[in-house]
Amino acid sequence: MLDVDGLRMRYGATDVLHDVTFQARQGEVLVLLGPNGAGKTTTIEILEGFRMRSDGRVEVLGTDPAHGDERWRARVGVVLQSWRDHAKWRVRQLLEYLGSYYADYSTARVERPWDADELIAAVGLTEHADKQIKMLSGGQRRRLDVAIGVVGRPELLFLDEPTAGLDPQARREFHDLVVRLAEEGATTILLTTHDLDEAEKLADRILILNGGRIIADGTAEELAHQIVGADEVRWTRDGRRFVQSTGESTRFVFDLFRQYGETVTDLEVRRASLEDTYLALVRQAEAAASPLEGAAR
Ligand SMILES: Nc1ncnc2c1ncn2[C@@H]1O[C@H](COP(=O)(O)OP(=O)(O)OP(=O)(O)O)[C@@H](O)[C@H]1O
Repeated sequence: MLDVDGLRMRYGATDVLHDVTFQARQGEVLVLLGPNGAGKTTTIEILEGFRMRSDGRVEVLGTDPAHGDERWRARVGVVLQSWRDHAKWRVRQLLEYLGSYYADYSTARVERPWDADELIAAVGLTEHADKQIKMLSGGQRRRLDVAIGVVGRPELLFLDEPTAGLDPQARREFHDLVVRLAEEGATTILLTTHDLDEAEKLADRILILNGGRIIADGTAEELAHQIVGADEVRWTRDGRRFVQSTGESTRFVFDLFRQYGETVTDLEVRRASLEDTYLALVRQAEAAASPLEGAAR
């Protein structure tokens, strides 16, 4: 669905993407993480065909996005930051209008567009279906942005910080929608977020971009294995409290019991959270890029 190889982007004399390489398979949810300015939006905009890359090979649904035609675009969903220029349109009216463009691209496998009322319900806007967009709150507008992104039932969906500004309930509903879209296997999703709980919940695979380079690519567990001593095991033996950091907590606990048997009590295993892993990997990459600063931290 996505094949990116050696992608580079330069603004003037500054390289903001260096040799970015990754792929996505059908139905996968890929979450792109990274500090502010890492290059996430730039990457997504290149894949969407909104920005011309400086170098590298990019295929989105088998097509170079720089040369994507209408048929290609109909298969790709994009959630932009906000549709502020449709202030007077009403929610259902806008979705029906935008949806009508996709009708010609309906196939035996994918019926397009998504029925407006069904979609409005899926994003939790039923009560607001007849409201003008300018009357929606920030979070309601964000829900509409998501609806606009999926109205054509895209095979591939790009979401740039889709849950920024959503309340916890809307966030949960959005997560359910993502899972539903991906579960049917019909939609492959690439999304960026700064919310690591969200990433952990949704991602089949996580990519971490730092300073324009992919520094990690794998499941949350695979990423945790890349950092030494990611898990923490605590236990008591003979009235003494012990703490040990390990990358292999299951193995460690097994050996502990084999050695000390029932004298081991109060066992706790704290697995590295995605936040621990993310921060360690970014710190490690930054220390490698700038050894003195890394050592000073
Ligand atoms: N049009 C542009 N001209 C010059 N530099 C740009 C332009 N757009 C982005 N940049 C620079 O490219 C780098 C990557 O920006 P990008 O918006 O892709 O980061 P990001 O990872 O999406 O950040 P954030 O998490 O803050 O949204 C930044 O250093 C930014 O200043």
